[in-house]
Amino acid sequence: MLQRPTTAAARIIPALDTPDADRAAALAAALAPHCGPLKLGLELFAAEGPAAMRRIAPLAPVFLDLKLHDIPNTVAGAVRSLLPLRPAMLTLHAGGGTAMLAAARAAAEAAGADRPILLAVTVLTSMDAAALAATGVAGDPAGQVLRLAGLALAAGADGLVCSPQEVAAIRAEFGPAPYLVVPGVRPAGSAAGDQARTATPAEAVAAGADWIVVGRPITGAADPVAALRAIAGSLPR
Ligand SMILES: O=C(O)c1cc(=O)[nH]c(=O)n1[C@@H]1O[C@H](COP(=O)(O)O)[C@@H](O)[C@H]1O
Repeated sequence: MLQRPTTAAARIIPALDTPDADRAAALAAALAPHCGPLKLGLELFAAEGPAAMRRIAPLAPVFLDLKLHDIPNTVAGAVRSLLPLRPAMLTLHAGGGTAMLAAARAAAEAAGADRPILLAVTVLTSMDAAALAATGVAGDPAGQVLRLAGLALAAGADGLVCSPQEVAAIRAEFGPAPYLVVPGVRPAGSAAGDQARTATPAEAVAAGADWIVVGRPITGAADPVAALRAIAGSLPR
């Protein structure tokens, strides 16, 4: 399994969110010497599928973010189908429940010591309290994040995807062991876009994030490598 990062640069996971495999590959080649894993998500996978993974994988460990969420049998089958691509990290929705997460873990074990880190997505960083309440979950998002975190870790997830605003509370409740991968980070002055629960990259790391996921602040910059290096320079050592 992938080890925790040991440098500031290695904490940053750029999200290659584009439907264009050539653009993704060019970004990946430019960014890989200055960052940690690269994230291949739904937009690129829907457009280019496993072929995109095969182009990116030689450059850096790949965080394959497909947010699996289905009945246990189907999720286990999807994990088995993805293992030959050798992702370093895979996402599942914690809301799929204990049986789904346990089935994913059992399927991933087939890859032995090389298996991907299984990350359970708690409450999407695009949701505020009102959006969460509209789904029937009342109260602060942090409460639901902690509930889903406990369920997911008990069911066999290795770590969690959460917003920077819940990192400290997760560390306080679950300690140093879970891998924490944190999107919804925004350098000071950059547009939030559709992200609702944000903080700066430095705040996320200071609170206990292992990795931060950064998309548009890097990919939308005139000079993505410079944007990436500026974020790395802002992180606590
Ligand atoms: O699983 C994720 O990576 C994820 C979970 C979540 O709750 N919020 C979230 O933004 N993400 C991903 O993190 C990336 C954030 O991109 P930017 O908002 O452009 O920085 C996107 O690729 C999202 O798919």
